Amino acid sequence: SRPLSLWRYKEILPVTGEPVTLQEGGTPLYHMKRIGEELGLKNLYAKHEGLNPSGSFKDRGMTVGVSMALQLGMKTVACASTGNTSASLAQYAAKAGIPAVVLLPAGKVALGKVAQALMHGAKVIAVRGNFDRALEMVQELCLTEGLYLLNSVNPYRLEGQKTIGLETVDQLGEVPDRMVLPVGNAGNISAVYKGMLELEELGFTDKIPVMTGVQAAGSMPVVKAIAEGLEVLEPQKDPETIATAIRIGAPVNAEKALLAIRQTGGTALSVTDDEILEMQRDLARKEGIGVEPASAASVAGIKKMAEAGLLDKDEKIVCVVTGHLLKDPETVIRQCDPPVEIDADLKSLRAVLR
Ligand SMILES: Cc1ncc(COP(=O)(O)O)c(/C=C/C(=O)C(=O)O)c1O
Repeated sequence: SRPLSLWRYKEILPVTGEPVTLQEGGTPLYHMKRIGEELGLKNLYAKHEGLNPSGSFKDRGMTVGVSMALQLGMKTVACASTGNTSASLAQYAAKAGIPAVVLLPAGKVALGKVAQALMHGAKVIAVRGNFDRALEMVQELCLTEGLYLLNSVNPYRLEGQKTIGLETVDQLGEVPDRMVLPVGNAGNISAVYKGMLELEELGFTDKIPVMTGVQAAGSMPVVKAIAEGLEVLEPQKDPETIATAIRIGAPVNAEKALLAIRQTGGTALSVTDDEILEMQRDLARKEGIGVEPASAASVAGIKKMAEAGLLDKDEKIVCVVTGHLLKDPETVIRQCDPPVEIDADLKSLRAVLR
């Protein structure tokens, strides 16, 4: 049988030729024993998408998106990004041997992500505005200059990312009762839902997980739309959160995400920056799971739901943790006590360990 990877599912992916691949997917599904016990949840899991080639789930979308760019004869790929999309696009464009142009909100992108986009050779442009403005600009650029847009408004991105759910079912041996994702541009929650729908339509499964989205309290247009029963989402003008990956006020996939949540009896809730940072620490120190702040939002959301008595103790819950800890080292250094510095002798060393 085929190894666990994104291309295990190639028959339901649109790429016909040889894919541009960095052996993405096949990420671990960890049982969160300690955090689960603290919350009274026996079956709490984390799907660690930070263990993809560029350190985030975006690689699943980019392997398909960049493969399709070549298949369609595109010459240059482009995106706006809060960081991980640009890092992944740069890496896959390098593998494909085509140029990439990425637009970032100036001063609001985590260090590791900028380093990746630069080192992998993308043309990195910092825009004096937020992600939403950068996305407007790059869409205009692609229309007028014929560049291939690879934000998650591009359906091929969602095709790759839908494999997160497929892999999870293969790993868990059944469909989870609930899947929880951090929500920014809302592509990932929409993609995972699509994958689950296809599994059911193909007759492999007979249920769809309850889709649950988590946003930062300072950047929660989807939470607001669900709470207010809106058909069309109202963009949030100035989203703000330390979880810069999900600092997005006008998610392009909002309608798809609202459908995924409503069709499955799901929900969308918000967590504060403090709750995000506390969970980032808990994941690292209680489970050995190292993620960036935005990724911790999904588990912080489950903590909030468990404490509100909204979850059954036997529910099989999978939280998608989306990006590696190393992506945002500056936030970690700011949160942690610094290393203890000593003179280079055993007396000093013993003194600090007493
Ligand atoms: C770590 C991390 N966790 C969650 C999300 C939210 O996923 P979507 O709801 O599908 O957007 C992102 C998104 C990042 C970008 O949108 C970008 O990189 O431009 C992320 O990097």
